[in-house]
Amino acid sequence: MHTAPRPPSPSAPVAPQLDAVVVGAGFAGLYQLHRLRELGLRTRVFEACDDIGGTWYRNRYPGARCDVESTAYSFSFSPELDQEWEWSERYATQPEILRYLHHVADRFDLRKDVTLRTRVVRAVYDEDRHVWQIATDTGETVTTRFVVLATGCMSAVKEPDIPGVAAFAGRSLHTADWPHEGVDLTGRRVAVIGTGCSGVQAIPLLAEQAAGLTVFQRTPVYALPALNRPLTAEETAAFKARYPEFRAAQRKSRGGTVFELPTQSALEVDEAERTAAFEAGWDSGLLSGLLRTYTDILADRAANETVAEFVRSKIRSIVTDPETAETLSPRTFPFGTKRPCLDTDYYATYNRPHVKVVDLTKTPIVEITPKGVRTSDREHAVDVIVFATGFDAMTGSQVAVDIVGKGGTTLKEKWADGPRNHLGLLSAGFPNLFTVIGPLSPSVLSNAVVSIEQHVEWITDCIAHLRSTGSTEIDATARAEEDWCAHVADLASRTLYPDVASWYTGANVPGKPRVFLAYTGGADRYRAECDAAAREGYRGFVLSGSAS
Ligand SMILES: Cc1cc2nc3c(=O)[nH]c(=O)nc-3n(C[C@H](O)[C@H](O)[C@H](O)COP(=O)(O)OP(=O)(O)OC[C@H]3O[C@@H](n4cnc5c(N)ncnc54)[C@H](O)[C@@H]3O)c2cc1C
Repeated sequence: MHTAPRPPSPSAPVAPQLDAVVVGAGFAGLYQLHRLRELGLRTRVFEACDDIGGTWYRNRYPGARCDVESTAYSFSFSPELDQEWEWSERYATQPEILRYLHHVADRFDLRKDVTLRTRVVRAVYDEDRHVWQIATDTGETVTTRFVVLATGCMSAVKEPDIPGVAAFAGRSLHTADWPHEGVDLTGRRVAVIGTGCSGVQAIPLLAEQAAGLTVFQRTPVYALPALNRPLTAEETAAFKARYPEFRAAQRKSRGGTVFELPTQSALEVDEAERTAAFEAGWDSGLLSGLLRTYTDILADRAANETVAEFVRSKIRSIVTDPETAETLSPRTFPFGTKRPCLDTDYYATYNRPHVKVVDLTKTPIVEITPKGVRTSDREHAVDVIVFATGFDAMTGSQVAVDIVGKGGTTLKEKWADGPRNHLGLLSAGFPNLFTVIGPLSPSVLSNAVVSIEQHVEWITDCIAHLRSTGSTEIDATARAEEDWCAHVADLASRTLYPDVASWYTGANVPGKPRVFLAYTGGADRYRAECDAAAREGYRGFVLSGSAS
């Protein structure tokens, strides 16, 4: 049990024990620590896990790797780091990305300020002193001026909500909590529940080991081939030579990856031209390969259907059994409105005789039994169940902390009908509490590392500004927050995203409000909006207090 923090007595000193607390030690928390230390702030990072790395510490399932190219899915803040680190594959595996984060932590001497195995459970704002009181699950309490929630957009694991889960007599595994020692599935009958990006990455490798693999699919995905491969020494050298210009272009880009924006509608060109463009996108091995073909893929249903049907035709060409191909073909939602996946042999895996897919729209899961999975028509006996059931994305890790702002309002209460904040950075009534790649920012629609750097740098500049002006508090105004939420909703309403039940809209978590959670205007435009607010004296925010 932790000790709940109590408000300080009136005679308590004004100065907090720390200048900043950062919650989480993934990409975001590590970079935030580095930048705040450069400012000279007394900063501590609390990390719930046994080690640093966040996503890349926990998601150790077979096949786990990034689906943004390694050279782009990495920090840009240090040109020396870019030159010294060597990626071995186009899409790095989880162990390699974790090694990279360890290298970063060592190179910038970050570990000494990270407290591991310590979860922040409560944060209470002292309105008089402009200080947050932080309580951890180890019983520690600290006071700090600033808090940065670097808790991750995909770190609150969604446990399976299927009746009977605890009754299963075999082994249950979750892709986001894969055992560090690995799991030998040789000769085992394995069930996979969930076909999002983790499932799609894991299924081909699980099939290589398992004696039988049964995939329980509620919604099929659109998956594109990764065309992953080792990077040659020549390629790496050539890339490194142009890293500075690539990094500059990345920062100006729409989604943290660099490509030419399309100029035409998919409906403006004839079928032959369209198919050629889609073939090139498919053969690019890039997550955005098809999205980037035409301007209206995510905005117009008819335009979207052209690419959706193209992917279905690819599935039919790979999967030999027509019924299986149809089961794997998405028909109920437009291409790209749920996160597309990048795969290695995903569809081809279903051609293997010991792999089968169960269509849960026809025979839903009724319960987990001691022997396996019971669907409405039969029981599927298995030895191991792999849950690839995803995350309570974007808001889950933040509302899991009991955060009490001005007037005793909790963040959870305030966000009961959906997240509310200004510029995705600060929620009104919760001063000095910044969020990195949280809701209402580009977050999961962008290369996360680029968006993390943008947030961290904005937050660092903001704190530097507060200190230089002697201010001790920054809060979003209610008006600016209202306008921002309306702006984000308006942008989303011009796309096909909001109508689809996905984790982007919170639909995967029972009881979660249905709100489109990300900013769809592009990371470039978003960055410009954040920069403009700062330049104009932190427009939309109120700065107050006096450090003296
Ligand atoms: C399998 C997988 C693959 C992905 N691939 C990509 C990709 O290719 N490209 C991309 O852009 N994004 C990808 N993502 C998204 C990924 O989460 C981000 O790219 C990035 O790693 C986020 O870093 P972060 O530091 O913000 O959060 P995380 O890496 O999630 O780190 C957050 C940390 O905060 C800790 N934490 C949370 N709450 C508390 C608390 N209360 N107290 C203490 N500690 C706490 C967690 O334990 C965790 O270690 C992927 C996600 C997954 C799950």
